Amino acid sequence: MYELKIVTHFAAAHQLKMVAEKCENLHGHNWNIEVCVAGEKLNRAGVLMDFGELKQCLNEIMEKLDHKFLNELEYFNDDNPPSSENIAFYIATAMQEKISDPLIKVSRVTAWESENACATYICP
Ligand SMILES: Nc1nc2c(c(=O)[nH]1)N=C([C@H](O)[C@H](O)COP(=O)(O)OP(=O)(O)OP(=O)(O)O)CN2
Ligand SMILES: [Zn+2]
Repeated sequence: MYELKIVTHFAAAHQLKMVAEKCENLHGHNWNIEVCVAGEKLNRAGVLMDFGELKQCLNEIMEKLDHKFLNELEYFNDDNPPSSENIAFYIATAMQEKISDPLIKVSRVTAWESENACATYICP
């Protein structure tokens, strides 16, 4: 099995209820994002998938999140708030939809909301 990882970042604002009280206040983070994809078979170029193609998919998703107030995006709501966990899940799902090769699966997405705290969604 091969696994590739690409990293990127975005800046956005959010509010979270029912976590720490301070998180209810509007505030922002510079999220660092790691996306891993996995597969068994290399193509004729000797790669699982071109990093450039992967980065293009991730950049398109970042455009939807970067410099946004995440609570106002259609995807997030009170039952699905923009926590790092839900952000990681959103990116994992959106990435998988963009990858056309059915043999390449998103394996995990990690969303670092600060240098000492992250949430990872591990795809089943
Ligand atoms: N499991 C999660 N817990 C928390 C999340 C989250 O997404 N998943 N998010 C937050 C808030 O976003 C909050 O802004 C960050 O809180 P916290 O890390 O406690 O605060 P600081 O960034 O100020 O970090 P310090 O290490 O305390 O300086 C909270 N929890
Ligand atoms: Zn926060």
